[in-house]
Amino acid sequence: MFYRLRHDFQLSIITLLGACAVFGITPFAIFRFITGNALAGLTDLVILVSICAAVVYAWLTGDNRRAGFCLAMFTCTGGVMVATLLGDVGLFWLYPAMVTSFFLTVPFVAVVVNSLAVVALVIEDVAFDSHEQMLSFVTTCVVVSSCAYIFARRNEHQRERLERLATHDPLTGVKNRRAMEEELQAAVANYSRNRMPYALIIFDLDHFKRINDGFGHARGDEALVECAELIRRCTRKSDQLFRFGGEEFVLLMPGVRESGIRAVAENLRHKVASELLTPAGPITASFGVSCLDGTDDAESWLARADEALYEAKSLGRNRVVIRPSPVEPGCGSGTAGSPASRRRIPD
Ligand SMILES: Nc1nc2c(ncn2[C@@H]2O[C@H](COP(=O)(O)OP(=O)(O)OP(=O)(O)O)[C@@H](O)[C@H]2O)c(=O)[nH]1
Repeated sequence: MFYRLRHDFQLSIITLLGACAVFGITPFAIFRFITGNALAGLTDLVILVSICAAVVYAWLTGDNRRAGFCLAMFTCTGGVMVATLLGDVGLFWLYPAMVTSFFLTVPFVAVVVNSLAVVALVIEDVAFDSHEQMLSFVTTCVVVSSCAYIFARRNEHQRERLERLATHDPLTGVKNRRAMEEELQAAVANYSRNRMPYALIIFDLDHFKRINDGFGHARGDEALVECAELIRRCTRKSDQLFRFGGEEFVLLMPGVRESGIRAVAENLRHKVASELLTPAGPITASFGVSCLDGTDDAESWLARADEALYEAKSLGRNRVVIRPSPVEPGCGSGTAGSPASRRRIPD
């Protein structure tokens, strides 16, 4: 429970709001019933139960988006109902409700929900003592919502930026090794649930050091960027390219069956050899391939592809080696080889 609260910001906000609702609204609900204002008490109770239901829904389903939207609706509707019943005393509740909307749902939706609440109160015109009070209320609501909107947008933008920095390679723009590890785990889980076939290709540019040594690191960088672009152009949208490190990339291909993987990998090898032009002339790449099988975890699957790449390098580079699964042979026609001690490749 604490793990989820620590790692899921929106769930923690939803839970916090639930706790605030229980401790903040319950005394008012009791007070209304005691003082004979049963309608206001009942309204508080309905708001309370709705908020608690949304919190429970978020915990059970993990669907924070829907729960957050419902909560924003409930709190703003509650604010309107309380203001309608209690007049200007109840109007104050709308301010925290409006600010909370921005924590619960996306900024645009929060603005819409808040605006609907304010418009509803203006149309009803029962909560205000005078038109001057109404105007003041509407103006302050617009100020509060605008500030919260700007803040929420900035927050959203920064979160996206941080997320991108954590998951993407800054040079080539493709996903990084960290993101790859997560995607491989997800693929293994998907395979065991739905038997969705997956192929993994690790490829490494051949003699890349020569470009750096002969033409400088900047030209080497350009070649890496061009390589990533070329591979992205030649693969499907559902395929995912990662930079594994240095001049080595990983391609995760969902839906590619054992029977088709050699043609796919050979096509990529051919594209690199014929279209990737570097200052040192055309450059080639070596490819190691493995298909996911029922006994694999992410590590063993990646290790098989890595062994295949090592073998491709050892056999002279610019080639595809497929490492069949030890339990489910048939992932292309692999070249047998001993497990590789990683990367001591003869020239
Ligand atoms: N320009 C550039 N070079 C990089 C980057 N990361 C790694 N390298 C270089 O990639 C080269 C890798 O060299 P090696 O591991 O010897 O591999 P190789 O020369 O490609 O030879 P083989 O892989 O055996 O075919 C080194 O010169 C690294 O400095 C990078 O981000 N930019």
